[in-house]
Amino acid sequence: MAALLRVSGVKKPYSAIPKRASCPRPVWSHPRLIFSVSVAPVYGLRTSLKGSCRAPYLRISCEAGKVGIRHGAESQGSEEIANELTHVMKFGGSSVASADRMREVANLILRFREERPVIVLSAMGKTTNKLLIAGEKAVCCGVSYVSDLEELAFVKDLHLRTVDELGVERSTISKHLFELEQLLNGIAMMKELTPRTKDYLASFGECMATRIFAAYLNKIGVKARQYDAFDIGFITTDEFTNADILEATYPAVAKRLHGDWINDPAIPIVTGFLGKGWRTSAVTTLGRGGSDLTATTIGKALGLEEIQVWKDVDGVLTCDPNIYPRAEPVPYLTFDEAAELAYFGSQVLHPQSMRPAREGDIPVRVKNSYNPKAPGTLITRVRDMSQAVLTSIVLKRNVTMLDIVSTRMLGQFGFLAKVFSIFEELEISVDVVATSEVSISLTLDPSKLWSRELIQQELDHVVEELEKIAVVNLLQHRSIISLIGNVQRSSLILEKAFHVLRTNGVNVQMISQGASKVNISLIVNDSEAEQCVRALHTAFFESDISELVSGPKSGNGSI
Ligand SMILES: Nc1ncnc2c1ncn2[C@@H]1O[C@H](COP(=O)(O)OP(=O)(O)O)[C@@H](O)[C@H]1O
Ligand SMILES: N[C@@H](CC(=O)OP(=O)(O)O)C(=O)O
Repeated sequence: MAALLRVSGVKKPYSAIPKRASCPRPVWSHPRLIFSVSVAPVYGLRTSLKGSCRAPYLRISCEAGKVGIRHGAESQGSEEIANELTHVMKFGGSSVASADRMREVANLILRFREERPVIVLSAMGKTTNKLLIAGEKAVCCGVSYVSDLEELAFVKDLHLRTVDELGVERSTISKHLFELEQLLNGIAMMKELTPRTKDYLASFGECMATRIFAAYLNKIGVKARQYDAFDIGFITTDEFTNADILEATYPAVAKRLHGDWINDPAIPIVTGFLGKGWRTSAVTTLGRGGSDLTATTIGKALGLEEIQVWKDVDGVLTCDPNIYPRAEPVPYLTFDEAAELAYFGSQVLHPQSMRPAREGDIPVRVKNSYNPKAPGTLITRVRDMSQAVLTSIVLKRNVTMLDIVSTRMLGQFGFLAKVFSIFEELEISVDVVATSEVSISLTLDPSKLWSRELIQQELDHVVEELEKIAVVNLLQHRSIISLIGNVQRSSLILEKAFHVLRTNGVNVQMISQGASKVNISLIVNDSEAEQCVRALHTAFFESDISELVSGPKSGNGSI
């Protein structure tokens, strides 16, 4: 009999748990939702409730543990629970940009030792950018000039200086530095840099950072083990430079990390950003900023208690601090708000990173590695929105807008379908849409693959196709200002936003309120956008809007 008990969502009474049951095979489903009472040797599950705590999925273990303890298995069961991995901590490039920063991060990890974290690291500082620029330059510089490339020198110098300063053997990374130069020589020889090669090239950053860091932890007596994500089950699509994580990743990663941890506990240090294409078996990358996605994927795979994403800012802020330095941390967000914010261009989180966290219902905490005391931002499935108005303002620049007015199909059905089928055929993704019976206004993602600009030729082609059924007006250099917040208060948000924009003499060219109920998008000219964001920020976050909100004082709410 397969004995499964859903322990999250609807809590079943303890009596509902079968006292003895057998399970024909290891249980794999959503790690936190299913609790196996019985044998699954491959994951190290025990045969009965007594001590049935060694599942790779910690949240189950905790729930199971409560049961186990009540069953009288205190000593063994509870101890095993206490020894599981419970957190994932991701440190971005800014957090590990130098030897000093690596020391700081090591200290931080030691403070979280009780949580037995899995660590995900990005490449040091700006290494990824430097590697990609070196690749571009190698295409045309000729083999004999590769060793003179300043970006290669920068990467070599940064990593060698870091190992020296940390007192780690140079041999930790010497093979990688040698292969990196070989690869650039190959690019120079072929005069070609394919997306596949780009991903392989970029992977050197994460591979070296994790090796250095793991070696340093071991040197200071903290047992750590380095992992390349592409070797431990991160299976992705073969869409180089923007690969997507495939389902098979979750059980594979859980099995490997958990198995190693159980056999020989050592803090896992995993490369962010990287995967392995399922058809090609080549190294892939998850799109820029993809280490956030690595972290949330591990969180879901292991059913961890918390995913921490450590950055160089005090959490998700009310707007991009580069646009407006007075931006403030947002204490609470929902997964939906965070996903919308990331998708609409906020650099702080990878656009896909909320998906695994939401699916696993695992809280994500965004923290500042330069200021660990700051509370950061807690992202959860739901939060109290009763007092929330606006959460954050996001700007996406350099957007192309299309105004499409039906000609022949005036008043006929199928117009929208026809328009969108053209975009589908041309594989162009659309961001914001506003429609009437005979016209559509929409914006096109400026970097539909994050890495690639929509080139003019492509745009001409879209217009040419659309002109077969409509009059098309192509408007470039536009920006999307996304107002992320409580769209239950959309009238208040719009009233205030339009007042601000009118006062600043700005004409909104398109407006869209998504069904997701967390986002209102306004399209304005690029040249006016930053000024708008600053003015909106002042109006919503630096002045008292409580008199406009019914009930007690407005704010970001709580969870
Ligand atoms: N709304 C926002 N909240 C916080 N940071 C933002 C926001 N919009 C843009 N940023 C930028 O994102 C940066 C953090 O993201 P990122 O550089 O990817 O961090 P890391 O490399 O540490 O993972 C911040 O330094 C900040 O400049
Ligand atoms: N190093 C990769 C992946 C990444 O996530 O970086 P960061 O965490 O520093 O944004 C990049 O620069 O895109």
